[in-house]
Amino acid sequence: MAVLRTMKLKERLFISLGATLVLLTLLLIVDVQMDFGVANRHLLQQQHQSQHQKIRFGNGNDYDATAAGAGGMLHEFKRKFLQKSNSSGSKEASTQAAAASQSGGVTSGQDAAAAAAAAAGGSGGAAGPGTGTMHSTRKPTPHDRYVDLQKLLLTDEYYHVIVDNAPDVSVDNPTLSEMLHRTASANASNLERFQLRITKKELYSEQDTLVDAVLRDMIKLPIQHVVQKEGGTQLKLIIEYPNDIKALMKPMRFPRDQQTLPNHFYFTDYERHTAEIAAFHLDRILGFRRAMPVAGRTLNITTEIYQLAEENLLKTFFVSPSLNLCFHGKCSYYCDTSHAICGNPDLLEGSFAAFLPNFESGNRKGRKLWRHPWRRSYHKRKKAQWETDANYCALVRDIPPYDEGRRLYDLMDMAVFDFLTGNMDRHHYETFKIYGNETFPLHLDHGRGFGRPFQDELSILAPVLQCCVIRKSTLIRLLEFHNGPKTLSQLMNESLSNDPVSPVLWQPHLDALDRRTGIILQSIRDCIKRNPPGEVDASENDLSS
Ligand SMILES: Nc1ncnc2c1ncn2[C@@H]1O[C@H](COP(=O)(O)OP(=O)(O)OP(=O)(O)O)[C@@H](O)[C@H]1O
Ligand SMILES: [Mn+2]
Repeated sequence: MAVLRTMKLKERLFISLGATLVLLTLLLIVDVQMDFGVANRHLLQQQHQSQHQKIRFGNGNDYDATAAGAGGMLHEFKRKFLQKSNSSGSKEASTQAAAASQSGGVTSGQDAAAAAAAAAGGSGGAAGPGTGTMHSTRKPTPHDRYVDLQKLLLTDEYYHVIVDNAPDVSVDNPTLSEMLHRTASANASNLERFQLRITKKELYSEQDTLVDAVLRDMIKLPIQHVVQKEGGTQLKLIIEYPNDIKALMKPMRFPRDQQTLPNHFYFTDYERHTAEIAAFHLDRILGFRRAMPVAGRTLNITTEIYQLAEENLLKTFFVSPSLNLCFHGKCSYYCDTSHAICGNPDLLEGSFAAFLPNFESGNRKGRKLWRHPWRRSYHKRKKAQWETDANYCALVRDIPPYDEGRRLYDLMDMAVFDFLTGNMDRHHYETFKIYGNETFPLHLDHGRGFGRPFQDELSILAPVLQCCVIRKSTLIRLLEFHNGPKTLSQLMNESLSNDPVSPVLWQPHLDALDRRTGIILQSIRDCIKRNPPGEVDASENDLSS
């Protein structure tokens, strides 16, 4: 009995020991789990906070588009580019800063858009697919007609911001024909006539009838020969028609609703043929008339390219696994088998830009290539000077040809134009040499526009935000688009509907045009507030705002 009792005691001891051990283990597990839980929650909280901060930064951001004291668009812009932390520090720090500014920049751009849109009529801001953090808490305000800006147009009180510098096409505006002492022969093509009618101040006049003829020719005329255009990063073809008519073709690569890949920089983005078409129409609607006519056309890849291709291009043709005819040409970036252009099954869409004139005239032949002062770094980590130097505009204003005449205002027009299309790829621009400096910059190369319809890239407006100047005539246009009777998207839609490859733009891109018009107007209002008459340009010194 005693043994049994001891046995039982032993058993009891074992059992209680075992139980304690199990309990301890359980406690440990629970403890560890609790620890993780807390850490997780901590992480979550952090995430939540940063998200919240983003929302606050955006919606609140102490940025009230209607409040006079707010820094406004320039403030948004400075947050992104001109903060000291962005331009100094170790490589790691700068990489982090770049990453932060990238992700923050997206938010800031969108939120600035939302703020401006809210101020401009509360049409929902820049919210769109993939913009989950975009929830404006602001009540929609009635449509802001920018009456303050309209009133300013009637006075010259703010002539230092709203500059009366519309090119007067009625004086000192010789045509190329006059400059070169060349007249169109009786059998000259529409394109040659168009080229000879180009003037010092614009590519074609407001009433010009040749634009439609030039477009029609590029769409309808039979193609005789296809050559690849040398140079550049992406494939372009020179299309030759009868009578020495030529067009620069950019082939379709993607469907209309394909957006710029999120991890692509502006300089690794592919070109979109529709962007070239839309940009021409936009340039015309804006009244700039600095872009050559561009039309869409669908070709038969076999009979209209392959059979007419020059030898070098011909070598790059192949039949894909799905039996489509493809080619990739030769260029420095996207000309290989994995970036080939294929018929679908044998049709291929493209943009066709009327060829620029190539007349010779002694030593002043051709075009002059200018480095754009607000050019980006074209490097994934480096920043350009304008992104870190708050006084950058003052610098530019002192340098010819920006120190006098029209050129600085032309750059402002270009910034407005590029901001509307979302084109960040403005490294150089060209002018006709024969006209010297008092001539317009050509609006060329818009293939990288219309890539991100749900983001408004405020940095494209940097010239306007930093210099705080805009042409009066451009501001009048923007106000007309904003207040109607027809919005910019309606005008674009109407204009683009005549193109053979219509619908040219995906609807979100059209919506973006109206939203961005509001943002530009808001930026000008901010400039007005920062630059009262009689004071030196305060925009350069108010980093504290
Ligand atoms: N309509 C045109 N007619 C004749 N030449 C043109 C025309 N448009 C552009 N070019 C010339 O072709 C060059 C390349 O065109 P574009 O910039 O559109 O192509 P790209 O592939 O984007 O080139 P890059 O990679 O160098 O930017 C331009 O710099 C310009 O000199
Ligand atoms: Mn380009």
